[in-house]
Amino acid sequence: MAPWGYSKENGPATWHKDCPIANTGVRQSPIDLITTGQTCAKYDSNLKPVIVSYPAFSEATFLNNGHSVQFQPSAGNLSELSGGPLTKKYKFEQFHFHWGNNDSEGSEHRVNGKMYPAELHLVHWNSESPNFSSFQEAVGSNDPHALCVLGFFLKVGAENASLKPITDLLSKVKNAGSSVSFPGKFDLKAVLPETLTDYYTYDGSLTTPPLAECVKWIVFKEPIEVSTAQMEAFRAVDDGHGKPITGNYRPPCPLHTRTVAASFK
Ligand SMILES: COc1ccc2c(ccc[n+]2C(=O)c2ccc(S(N)(=O)=O)cc2)c1
Ligand SMILES: [Zn+2]
Repeated sequence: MAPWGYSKENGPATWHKDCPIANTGVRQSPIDLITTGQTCAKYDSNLKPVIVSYPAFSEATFLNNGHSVQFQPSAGNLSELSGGPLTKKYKFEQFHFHWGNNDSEGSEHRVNGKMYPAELHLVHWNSESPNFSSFQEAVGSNDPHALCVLGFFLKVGAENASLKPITDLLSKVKNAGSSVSFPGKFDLKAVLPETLTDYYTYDGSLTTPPLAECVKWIVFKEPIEVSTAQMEAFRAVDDGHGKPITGNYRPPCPLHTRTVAASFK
């Protein structure tokens, strides 16, 4: 199997060859979040705020896997997610980013066709299911809500001091396949907006192969600000073929019969 990626030869338009669900799936991600008109997100007053319990991580690996950079704490981490549209408690697995070559592209989800320069994904798995007891088992479980991914748009503005420990580390994982153990503690909670009340939520999939249709997506309305320098740091990370990763986002997929709910008017 030719390793998948984001170039013309191995990018999203070719993924169906090894991953037929790319074209046959009816709940693929990402999507364009439309806020007005027929198929727009519907306000649901029952949607509660999302609750995260993210004690500062003390042990984690920061990895460049050739298609993104990923922060993964050791298995013992106790970070949890609940609330919002969820009926179960989810365990934190990892976070990673998607970005573009310039500030007008890079996010995976879009809002009325608008792309942000990047998108942060916080990946969790349902830790209360009787059918699986690890992240990898969850991905392979066919459970429609085995995973929950929180998506946050990044926009260019002031430097983000909470994300600085991460963006400062990007030069240390410039080469694909390289990883470093994260020095000291990382406070993920400090990166997020205070209130996790305003979000879109829908049933979708992983946005990279295996494109498993097992994700409850929660995409927050309020973007996180990062500086131009912090954005540039992402664009210097290599893809393993001697080129920088200058666009690791999948284009939007058809909604089919899905509806998108919004927790805000
Ligand atoms: C063969 O089994 C797997 C399982 C999962 C894999 C994966 C390869 C890459 C990413 N993953 C992921 O876990 C993964 C992929 C995409 C996302 S995303 N961008 O948040 O939808 C999150 C997590 C392979
Ligand atoms: Zn992602």
